[in-house]
Amino acid sequence: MAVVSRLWRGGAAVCSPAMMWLSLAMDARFSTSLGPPKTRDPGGRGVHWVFLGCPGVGKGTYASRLSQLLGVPHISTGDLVREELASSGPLAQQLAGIVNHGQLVSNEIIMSLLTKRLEHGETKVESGFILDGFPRTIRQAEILEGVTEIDLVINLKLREDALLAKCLGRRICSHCGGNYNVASVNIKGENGRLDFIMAPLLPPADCASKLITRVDDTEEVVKERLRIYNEMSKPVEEFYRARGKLLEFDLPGGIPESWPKLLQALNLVDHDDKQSASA
Ligand SMILES: Nc1ncnc2c1ncn2[C@@H]1O[C@H](COP(=O)(O)OP(=O)(O)O)[C@@H](O)[C@H]1O
Repeated sequence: MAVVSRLWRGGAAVCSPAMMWLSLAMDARFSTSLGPPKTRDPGGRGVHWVFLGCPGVGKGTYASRLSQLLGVPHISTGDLVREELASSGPLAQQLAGIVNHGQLVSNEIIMSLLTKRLEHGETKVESGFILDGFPRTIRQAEILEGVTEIDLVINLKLREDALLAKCLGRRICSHCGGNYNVASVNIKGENGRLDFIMAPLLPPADCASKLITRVDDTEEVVKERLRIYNEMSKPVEEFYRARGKLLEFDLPGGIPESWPKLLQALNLVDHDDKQSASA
């Protein structure tokens, strides 16, 4: 209870069972040095990983792939916000005014959505998580640190000129929720030669006619989100770097080039091979 009350210094105490679960059920064994990350400890607890990175970098894509590989839930606060927006719940209108302008939602709202999601996971006896989109401010990182131990923070990085193109090319299938990208990024260097290539991630025929674009993926709003990332979220990188938990990963291109390299960086190549063999 003490840990949970610490979540909201100066605000209403959150005494959610999910937060209690989060703080108590987690076995806080971790290493401050960045050796090969453990994917499951002897007690059977799944990883506690966090993805950081600018809008459009691909946090959702890689977090979702790793969550399938490791059998832990991928929890995206952006998705939680969008689900709430799509509902006719009491928060929807308030959220639309914030999200559609690229601003950050208040800690109170984000923590309440996250708590609800964790409570749901509790009923399914989930173990571990890969967080994407949280924490996004130093305050959120402190809140998270107060309730559970994070093993590893993967900071995905992509050149700034590719980020805008990736956000503008992002599409979602309104039927199955699949994420695609129609942008073909070909950036030339000063000598006129191609410097960086990222192929589009095109949808299968079934999804092609059902694609929608996120309302906050317009040029104006993406630029504002990038500005806010640099101001509010970039300091979170230092927060984890200082704790020896930050793994910097420069994306070398699209999924075919980046995924194997990410697995290598995470020491998960064997894991992927075993899963492919048993599939
Ligand atoms: N941890 C958070 N704190 C505050 N607002 C958040 C958080 N996570 C998501 N949001 C809101 O949801 C929006 C979409 O989030 P996300 O899908 O993670 O976007 P991005 O592509 O910018 O990483 C954000 O612009 C913000 O308004």
